[in-house]
Amino acid sequence: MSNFKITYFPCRGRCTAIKMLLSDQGMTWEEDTISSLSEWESSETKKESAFGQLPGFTDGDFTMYQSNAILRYLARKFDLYGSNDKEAACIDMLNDGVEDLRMKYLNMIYTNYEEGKADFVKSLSVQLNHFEKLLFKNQEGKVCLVGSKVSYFIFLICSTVPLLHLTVFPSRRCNSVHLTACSQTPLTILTSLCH
Ligand SMILES: CCCCC[C@H](O)/C=C/[C@H]1[C@@H](SC[C@H](NC(=O)CC[C@H](N)C(=O)O)C(=O)NCC(=O)O)CC(=O)[C@@H]1C/C=C\CCCC(=O)O
Repeated sequence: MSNFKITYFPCRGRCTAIKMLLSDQGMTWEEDTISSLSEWESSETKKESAFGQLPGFTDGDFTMYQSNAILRYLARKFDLYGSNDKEAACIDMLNDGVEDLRMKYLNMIYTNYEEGKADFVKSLSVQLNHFEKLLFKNQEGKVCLVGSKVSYFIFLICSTVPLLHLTVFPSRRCNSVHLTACSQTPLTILTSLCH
């Protein structure tokens, strides 16, 4: 029985990796969903949040914000942060790479969707190829992206790539990144790539 709570909007956005990680660890959580922007703007939740944004995450009497910090908090808690400082640093490096890509994507969808989409799509294979190259540097992709243990990063990449893909190619399924080489990846995550 856990005391986790996720406070967020009714979209995938920045919470899917957190939910995948918890689910993979067999955890349950409560969801507090803010269903409209008007509700959000006038809410106590916004006033109380650290930076006036969501997601928020509660573990018992501890509440925190910033999706990547939440992922790292859970990674430490569930031993999903590599086997040593260097692996942890590489996992963070990959996380920051996804963050850069996510910001490019958000900038495109919110400020320049019609005109920016073609260039974004063109650059996407190059961007994803960086991750694929890093994956294959690690024992030719036969294990995980970093080291030999599943890390929090796998939940991030598996939740971000379908989001990018579905937005850019709404009618297609996601198959653009080679992640099947992560033999230890839980089936639930790989399955999620196909939906
Ligand atoms: C019905 C209301 C829906 C509101 C949706 C919301 O406007 C959009 C959310 C996108 C944001 S996350 C929410 C945002 N928080 C942050 O940007 C936190 C950044 C922080 N560094 C971190 O936690 O990592 C927020 O609180 N906005 C409100 C405010 O007042 O500022 C970024 C996304 O990824 C969200 C949506 C993107 C794509 C949606 C794709 C469709 C889907 O998945 O359903």
